[in-house]
Amino acid sequence: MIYTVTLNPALDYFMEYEQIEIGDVNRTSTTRMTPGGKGIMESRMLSLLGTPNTALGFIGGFTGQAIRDALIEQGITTDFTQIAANSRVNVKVKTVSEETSLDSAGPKLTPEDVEHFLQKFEFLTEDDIVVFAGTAPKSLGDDFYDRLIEAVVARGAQFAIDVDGQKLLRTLTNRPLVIKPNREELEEMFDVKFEHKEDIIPYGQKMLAQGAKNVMVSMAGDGALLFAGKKVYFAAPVKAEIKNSVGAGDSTVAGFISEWSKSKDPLKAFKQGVACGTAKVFSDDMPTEAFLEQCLNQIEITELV
Ligand SMILES: Nc1ncnc2c1ncn2[C@@H]1O[C@H](COP(=O)(O)OP(=O)(O)OP(=O)(O)O)[C@@H](O)[C@H]1O
Ligand SMILES: O=P(O)(O)OC[C@@]1(O)O[C@H](CO)[C@@H](O)[C@@H]1O
Repeated sequence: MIYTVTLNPALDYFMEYEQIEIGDVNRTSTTRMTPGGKGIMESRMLSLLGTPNTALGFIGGFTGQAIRDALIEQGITTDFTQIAANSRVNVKVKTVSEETSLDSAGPKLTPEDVEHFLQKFEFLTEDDIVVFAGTAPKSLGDDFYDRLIEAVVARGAQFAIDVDGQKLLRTLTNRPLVIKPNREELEEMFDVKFEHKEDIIPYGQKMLAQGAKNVMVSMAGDGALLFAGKKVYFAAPVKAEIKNSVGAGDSTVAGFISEWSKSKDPLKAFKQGVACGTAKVFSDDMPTEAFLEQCLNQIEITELV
């Protein structure tokens, strides 16, 4: 089974404006609420691809109920840990020229919440893949992912992880199946500036050497890189009108995991990942299956090394 973990789920509230005047009253033209949080976005994409998966995480209050209801309506299997506090609402503001996220910190979790959640990890087996993504609520502390990874590794299961900074680098010795930092996250992690995609190559290779089995580096409108074995591949970006880039990275990870779980072929998995990220940014919410297929046919991959 594939499990996605969202420690801090969100009800994403999308608001569209022609433009925003800070300090003034702005009236929206369109609003939409969708279940979010990085692992949940991955579950939504995995389900769209027909890949069975279960969404784990902490969920609570009326916002948590709305997230759960929406996921059930979309046919997504969930096994959330119920908490008393409300799940957060993240506001996503889109104008004709920009997308802005106003994300909140999320609820405070109790030791009992954590204990209930950790019980889910006792039943993992070697056949399972756990996908960790997104920020953790502050009350979980800085090392919560380390604890979860320890539990996954102890049971012989595999994991993928999409978090930023030193938290990501710390996981590498535990051999994640795939990691997907974006270009800016990499710059911050290694305190460098990349001018060309080729500048990224030594850093991707370094993360492989440190233990990652596969590394994808997403570069938004400039495409993506895959580091697998001794090879480095580049997926060229597809050009079209951006509709909603929230969850593009999550969709990329989900596409990779979905295909990898079937074929164990990192290059095919990368292509599917890039197709999912691409289809996501050119759709208001999740893409249709037909559009996903169309995007898959448009992805061109070249070998850089
Ligand atoms: N403007 C764009 N044009 C074409 N493709 C895009 C664009 N933005 C994103 N993508 C596709 O989505 C993938 C992931 O995007 P990005 O690098 O922005 O990930 P991310 O920073 O993790 O995103 P997020 O945090 O919003 O989920 C890219 O590698 C690319 O395939
Ligand atoms: O605070 P996190 O967990 O890093 O990010 C949360 C979030 O911005 O990421 C998703 C898109 O990637 C959204 O659905 C959600 O609102």
